[in-house]
Amino acid sequence: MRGICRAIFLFNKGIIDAVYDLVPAVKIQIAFYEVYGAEGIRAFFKTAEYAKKKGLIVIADVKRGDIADVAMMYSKAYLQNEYIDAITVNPYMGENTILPYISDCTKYGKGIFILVKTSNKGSGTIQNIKTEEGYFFEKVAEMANKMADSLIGNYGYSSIGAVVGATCTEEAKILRTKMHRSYFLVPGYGAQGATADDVADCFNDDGLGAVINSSRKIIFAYRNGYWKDVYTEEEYAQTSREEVILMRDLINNCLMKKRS
Ligand SMILES: O=c1ccn([C@@H]2O[C@H](COP(=O)(O)O)[C@@H](O)[C@H]2O)c(=O)[nH]1
Repeated sequence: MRGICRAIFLFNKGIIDAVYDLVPAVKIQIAFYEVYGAEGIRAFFKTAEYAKKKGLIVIADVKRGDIADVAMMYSKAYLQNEYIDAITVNPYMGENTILPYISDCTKYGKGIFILVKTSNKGSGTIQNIKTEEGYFFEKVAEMANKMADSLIGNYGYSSIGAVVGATCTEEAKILRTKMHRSYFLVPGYGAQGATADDVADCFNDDGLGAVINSSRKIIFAYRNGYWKDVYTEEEYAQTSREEVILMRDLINNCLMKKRS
């Protein structure tokens, strides 16, 4: 196990070294570390530490959601960790289960992203249930927005953000008009099929307000058709860098088109 986890950390380090000057943040998915037990968790926090020391914002994708007393412990584990800036939070259990995280966001200058409309194909089953006052995800957005308003920073954005899937273009438009002050964490780009055009409406008119996430498309870029013929497996990190540059340029082009 130790060997696998060491290899995972070195792989991550290679990618961080290759892209840290291009991206604002890394999102580390806890499931891929939990699966290796204690050594995996060690690799997770080592990766977070390395990314943080490289100047990146570190988002732990842990999707926590439990009663408030338990949430306090989750919050202590992640938001009180010096190398983690923000976590993802599942709001299904209600407002009071999110408050412990908000309290730590305030105390320690951290952030959370509340799952509002997720990128997966089945997300509509619950999130798009129509109520008399709109869709279920709109109700979650309303709750998140109220919380966001209580924690606005110097630049007008809140520490309470929202997860909004890149694959949910229509919902993203609605949410962007309702949640001006929240950063959107936008997964679903690349491997799940969303494109630069699809994420353009996740940004505010100032060109800010969204962090677009692409995981497999970046970290496994060396396996992709086009790059496979250009780079070797050993050059995986350089390949990731190329893919990040491509993603950045495609998104910037779409944003410029939208503004003109
Ligand atoms: O709605 C959501 C919320 C989180 N995720 C997470 O994002 C990445 C996506 O990985 P890709 O390889 O870019 O598809 C993954 O860690 C998910 O847990 C999401 O996909 N959708």
